[in-house]
This record gives sequence, C-alpha cells and structure tokens, in this order.
Amino acid sequence: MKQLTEQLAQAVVRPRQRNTYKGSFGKILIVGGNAQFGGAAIMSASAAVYAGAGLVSVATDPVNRSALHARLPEAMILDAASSALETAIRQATVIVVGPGLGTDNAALAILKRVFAAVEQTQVLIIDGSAITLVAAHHLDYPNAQLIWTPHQVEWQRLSGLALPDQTVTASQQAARRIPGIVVAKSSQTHVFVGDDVYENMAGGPAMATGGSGDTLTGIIAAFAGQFQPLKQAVLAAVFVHSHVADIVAMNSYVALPTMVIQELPAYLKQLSES
Ligand SMILES: NC(=O)C1=CN([C@@H]2O[C@H](COP(=O)(O)OP(=O)(O)OC[C@H]3O[C@@H](n4cnc5c(N)ncnc54)[C@H](O)[C@@H]3O)[C@@H](O)[C@H]2O)[C@@H](O)CC1
Ligand SMILES: Nc1ncnc2c1ncn2[C@@H]1O[C@H](COP(=O)(O)OP(=O)(O)O)[C@@H](O)[C@H]1O
Ligand SMILES: [Mg+2]
Repeated sequence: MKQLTEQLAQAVVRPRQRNTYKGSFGKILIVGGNAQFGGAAIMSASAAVYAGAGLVSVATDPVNRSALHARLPEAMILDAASSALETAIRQATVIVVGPGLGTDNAALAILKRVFAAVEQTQVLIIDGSAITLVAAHHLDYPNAQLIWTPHQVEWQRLSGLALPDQTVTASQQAARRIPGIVVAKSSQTHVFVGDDVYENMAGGPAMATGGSGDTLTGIIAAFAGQFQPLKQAVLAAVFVHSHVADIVAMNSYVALPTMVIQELPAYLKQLSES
C-alpha cells in the first residue's frame, strides 16, 4: 500500500503556462442539488472554481438559481430537468453527478440521462445520491472515465460489503469489479486504482461535517480538468482536500467545507511554487 503525500501533489500541481485561457483548465459540469440539497451542488461547484477549474456549470433544480449566483457568480446554471442537460454534457470535459441529487424518480431520470449522454473520453465522477441510485436500481455502468467517491454506507450499497467487512483487501477485490477509480472515503480514505491502493493519512475529525464529500468532488473535477494523467490528478485531489482541512483545523474546531474551499487557492499557489 502506498501513501498519499505532499510530494505527490507537488508533482501534479505546477505553475500555469502563460499561453493559456479558461478553456485550458477544464470545463466542469456539476449535476446535482435538488430542492432539499442545493447546498451540496453549490459546495461542489465552489470547490471546483476555487481549485482552478476554467469553467464551471451547474445543472440543478432552478430553485437553487439565486443562491448559487449569490454565492458563486463564477458558475453558470441550467435546469437539470431541461434538454439543456445533454448540451451541457456534450460541452464538458469533466462531469460530476450526485451531490445533493436525491434519490426520487426525478433524480433517477436525470442520472439515466447523464449515463446515456456521457462519452468514453469524458471523466465522470459519481458521488452521493448517484451511487445510491446505481446500487438500488442496478444501473449499468456508463462508458466513460469513471471515478467513484462513496462514503462507507454508499460503498456498502455499491460493493455489498457491510461496514465491518470493509477491509482494504475486501474493498480492493470489490473495486476490481467496478470500472474506473474508487475513492473509498472514511477517516482513513483508500483510493483503489488498477492494482494499486493508496492510503490517505491527511485529514481528521474536523472534516466530519455535511458537505465535506461534496467539496471533494469539486476538487477532483477541477484537478481532472487541469492535470494529467487522471490517476495522479485524483490522488493529488484527495490529498489536497484533507491537507487543506488540516490547515483549517489548526485554528478551527471544525473544518467547514466553505472554509476549506476558501483556503484552496493560497495552498495551491504554495504547492505549485514548491
Ligand atoms: N448541504 C447539503 O445540501 C448537503 C447535502 N448532502 C447530500 O445529501 C445526500 C444524502 O447524503 P448522505 O451522506 O446523508 O447519504 P445517505 O442518505 O446515504 O445517508 C447515509 C446515512 O448513513 C449514516 N452513516 C453511518 N456511518 C457513516 C459513514 N461512515 N459515512 C457516511 N454516513 C454514515 C449517516 O449518518 C446517514 O444517516 C447526498 O446527495 C449528499 O450529497 C450531504 O452531502 C450533506 C450536505
Ligand atoms: N473523522 C474523519 N477523519 C478524516 N476524514 C474524514 C472524517 N470524517 C469525514 N471525513 C472526510 O470527509 C468527507 C465526507 O464525505 P461524505 O460523507 O460524502 O460527506 P457529504 O456527503 O456530507 O459531503 C470524506 O472525504 C471523508 O474522508
Ligand atoms: Mg457524500
């Protein structure tokens, strides 16, 4: 088993080239945020913007429009239930589906449309409600560059492994049956990628607050849009998320997602120049 380290993240997050523009750093689409969980989509989108994504759009329930624009004017918005969803998917390089999506029939319909429209070359991060829906409805895995970000209960639903049975060996075997990269989140997150297992020692209980995982999806999306290869981008994102939370936690009892997001640009600057 390998460890996620700051050196690994340093090798990924490099200074920006001069001859670039917003299209050079990824077009991210976040699909999530129903009427109840709009905050999840806003945190995911905010994390993507603050982690350097070139362009970020959010396909969500229109009830979230004012809140999203007020919190994050950098992001664009569309109605996830409208036909604009397919157009936005076509234009994206990286798609996140699931944060705050919910698990009702409307959410299932949106998820199926995402799975039908996504293309093999695109990166698709499947999180939260989307993982629960895939497991509950036995959906076929879409043909794309997949990244799964289950917490332990979502991993139980997806892998069939009860929490006490989620040993590294058992989870690795289960992850082998699922295409793509599996980020199995917990107080000690493991990333399963091919035959390799990476352990994340960064992070701590200050992160145990709603929205921490939503924030991770945005950082992974931003890194996938900016850095290659995909595997290194995901590993660096997982480390950076937890390490920035550790920095916040030095002076704060809780590492609120919005605090972690706020700290991202300064830490990435430091990382890129070290
Ligand atoms: N502000 C917001 O809008 C937020 C929206 N959220 C969204 O809410 C939806 C449901 O998310 P939930 O995570 O509640 O999922 P679930 O509805 O799958 O709930 C998981 C349940 O398992 C329990 N549990 C036990 N051990 C756990 C562990 N190790 N890790 C996580 N849960 C554990 C939790 O307390 C919870 O009751 C997702 O779409 C998510 O993105 C959450 O991220 C919270 C914040
Ligand atoms: N005690 C802890 N130690 C380290 N990391 C934690 C701890 N509790 C939560 N986390 C991290 O916080 C995130 C929680 O994700 P998740 O449960 O999906 O949150 P949400 O859905 O509310 O956004 C994961 O990245 C997890 O590793
Ligand atoms: Mg979550």
